[in-house]
Amino acid sequence: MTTLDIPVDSSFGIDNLPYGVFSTAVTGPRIGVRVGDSVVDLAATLGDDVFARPSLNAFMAQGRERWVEVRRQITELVQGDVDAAAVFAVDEVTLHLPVDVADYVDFYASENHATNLGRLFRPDSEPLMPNWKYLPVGYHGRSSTVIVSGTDVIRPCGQRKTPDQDAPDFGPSRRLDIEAEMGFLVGVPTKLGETITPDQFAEYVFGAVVVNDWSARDIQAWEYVPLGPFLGKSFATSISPWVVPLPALEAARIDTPTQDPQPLPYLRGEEKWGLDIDLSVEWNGHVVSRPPYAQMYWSPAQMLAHTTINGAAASTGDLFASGTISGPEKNQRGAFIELTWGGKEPVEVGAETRTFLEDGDEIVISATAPGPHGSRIGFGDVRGRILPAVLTGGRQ
Ligand SMILES: O=C(O)/C=C/C(=O)CC(=O)CC(=O)O
Ligand SMILES: [Ca+2]
Ligand SMILES: [Mg+2]
Repeated sequence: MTTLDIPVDSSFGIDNLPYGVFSTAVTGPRIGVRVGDSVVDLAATLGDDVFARPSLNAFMAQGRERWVEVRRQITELVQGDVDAAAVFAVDEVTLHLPVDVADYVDFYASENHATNLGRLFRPDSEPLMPNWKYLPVGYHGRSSTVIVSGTDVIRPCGQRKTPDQDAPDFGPSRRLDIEAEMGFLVGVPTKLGETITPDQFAEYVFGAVVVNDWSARDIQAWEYVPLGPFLGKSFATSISPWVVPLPALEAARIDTPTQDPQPLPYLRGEEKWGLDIDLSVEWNGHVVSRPPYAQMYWSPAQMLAHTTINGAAASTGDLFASGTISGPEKNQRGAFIELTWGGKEPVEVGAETRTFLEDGDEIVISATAPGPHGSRIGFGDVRGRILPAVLTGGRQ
């Protein structure tokens, strides 16, 4: 038996208790909870096979009563004696994608980001489209390309057309970018035809992760009219390995900014689901931006309500992301296309300057939120490094 060492200033203290999927030299992928710098094997300590699986899906499908009960058991467990054979140092385990992602939907919920991108992509129109303040604009992404933090990202190839070219050519993206976002994971599914109200959010949603939605701006700018993003965004979306359960975010809940015009009734709720989460974006080890989630116009509860209002079923493992998080200040922008204003204003990255990503660059996005009694709730990192493009069969 052993007792867990939980540093007092850890953002993985007993108020957090995020879930992940880990393996070691001797055990295959299974579910663990992070406490301080340790990972506790839940199948071994709680004796329930639902945790001996390589994804959180079966547990997430069990619903809120069960999530609350397990959190209570873990809170008790980690403050007492724990079987030493079930405890691992976090830097000695391999972390895996924590969920089998069902559908992946990405929104566009930051007013600052949407305004900036509108100006950059459509300089001759109003930056916000007329629908933007009436509904959380989103699109369906590609779940098979959701990857866990630490997975390298191969620079995508595609059609590129600069304004001075008459026709597109094919080759590696030259405007490879990031999008700093938060993502939310659905636990409890619905049936086709059912809807979820904003105030039912916590009955369906299990927890949250940090997201980097890699984006190829040159491919995107050429392909997106009129149906929206496609290959420019479907090659890789990275998520952090720790899923922070919703109850750990209780102290972070705030009102969204004032929504004017008032949203339609199906997008209204009594509960506050704005979230006071602070992100940071590191480029090759240098912090270049600190996006504030607190500024997001649409809440995740409104995004889920909107996703299901037509009767579309929600599935266990659905991931819906907030869209790029940008605050009003330049150093709060969550995408490099905004930070460098379309590549025209390079940023300092240590001793170098950058506009878009170069091969070998590494991005680390992390996030924390206020916890109870002055503690911090950590999400950990979402990390990714760019590998050179793989050109296919001379057809480039
Ligand atoms: O306004 C556009 O045409 C493009 C918008 C985006 O690229 C944003 C997007 O994919 C959603 C987001 O992450 O905010
Ligand atoms: Ca995005
Ligand atoms: Mg993507």
